[in-house]
Amino acid sequence: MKSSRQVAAEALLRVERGGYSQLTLDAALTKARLSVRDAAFCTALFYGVLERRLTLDHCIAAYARHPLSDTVAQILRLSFYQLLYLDAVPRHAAVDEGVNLTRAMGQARASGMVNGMLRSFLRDGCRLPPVEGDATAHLMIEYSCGEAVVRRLLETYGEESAREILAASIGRPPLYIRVNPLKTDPDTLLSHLEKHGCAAKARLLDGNCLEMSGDPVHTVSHKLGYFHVQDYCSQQAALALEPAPGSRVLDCCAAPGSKSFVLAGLMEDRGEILACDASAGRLSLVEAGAKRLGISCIAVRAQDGTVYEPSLGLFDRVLCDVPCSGLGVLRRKPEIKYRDEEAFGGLPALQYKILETAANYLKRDGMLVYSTCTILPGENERVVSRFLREHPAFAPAPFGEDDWHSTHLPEIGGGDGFFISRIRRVE
Ligand SMILES: C[S@@+](CC[C@H](N)C(=O)[O-])C[C@H]1O[C@@H](n2cnc3c(N)ncnc32)[C@H](O)[C@@H]1O
Repeated sequence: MKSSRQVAAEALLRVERGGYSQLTLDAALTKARLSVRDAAFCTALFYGVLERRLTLDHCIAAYARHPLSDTVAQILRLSFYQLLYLDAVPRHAAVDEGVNLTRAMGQARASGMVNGMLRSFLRDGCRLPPVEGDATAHLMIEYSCGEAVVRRLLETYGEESAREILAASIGRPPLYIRVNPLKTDPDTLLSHLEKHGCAAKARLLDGNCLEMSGDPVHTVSHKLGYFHVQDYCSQQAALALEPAPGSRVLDCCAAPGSKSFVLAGLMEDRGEILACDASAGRLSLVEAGAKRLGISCIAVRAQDGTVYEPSLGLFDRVLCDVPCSGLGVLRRKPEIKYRDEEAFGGLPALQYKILETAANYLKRDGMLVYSTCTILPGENERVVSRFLREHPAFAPAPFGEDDWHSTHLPEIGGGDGFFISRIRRVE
């Protein structure tokens, strides 16, 4: 049986080759059949190394005398991570386990070098080697974030706020769930969780949003469809659409379906939600989620949001939760921190096209929400403002006393970074 360190190292190598962090780790844990404790340690190592990769590489570079293979580099990241950040792992154990892992992963010839590097770092007091360069270089190493993302944050928010945003990208985010009103309510759910051995503590944030501790996901309550996991701000984006029971709703970029599920709850499962996505494969997640939650008003359709399909008809509500750079969710998807300029370049044009296409489906007086999980104005305000300028049949739709759009910056101990805007068809 593989050790938790080896499962983490192999999963990290797969992410390096382009895998999504969460999917890769889930698959690795399912295959490895680790104990609950080992799986938790493996998860902590995996996400810890992902979110500290540049910082770790900065340390490794200061101690490496020779080029490193991908596997050895990954083993060193895991070992330096334990030495720098995991107080619960005794330092000598981190060194010895690093050497054992080098052998277990078929790199026995490098084990002397790994041993030497780790022991030198230990002798030097496990301190971060000095960083040279400007503010960008310092932020990159301090918060382990790629140059493209750091530069964009600095340009948009200045150094102080960029630092706060980057600080929120480190560490595990709070766990929020949405209680399924079609099956239960927050009090009943909490007593159900307790009865079935999950000592979850919860804080009620609004009607059906709970911030949880414990592990409610691997429980019978989850299996029975009493809730789904979804960030607080993501729930707010769905709530902003304000559908009524019986509404006809289009969700243009729906997978994996969390906002459609919130909408179905608000609609008491009456009316129709057409959940579309360009990725047919990801739509199976919407179907599986709706089935588990006992929702029958959601139908799925593989549909490119940039292509208008008049046979779909008109809708009372349209949700455009478009693909984006994801800078509001760096702590959930740490691999985004290391993307380069190319990954961001084409997004505003795609987002604009999806919004413009989606607006064709809106009835007069109908409402459209445009949302993203990024905090860059180029993908947010500028896309919607341009749309309003070029389409006089649409107008901003304020949230009560508040503005018609808002950007929530990611918070330590709070919700993800999110942009939510709302417009109405007036002609
Ligand atoms: C931010 S995610 C949507 C999250 C979803 N609304 C939820 O709350 O669970 C963006 C989605 O857009 C989809 N997508 C990307 N390009 C698209 C396109 N041209 N048309 C429609 N969907 C697209 C992606 O497959 C992805 O599922």
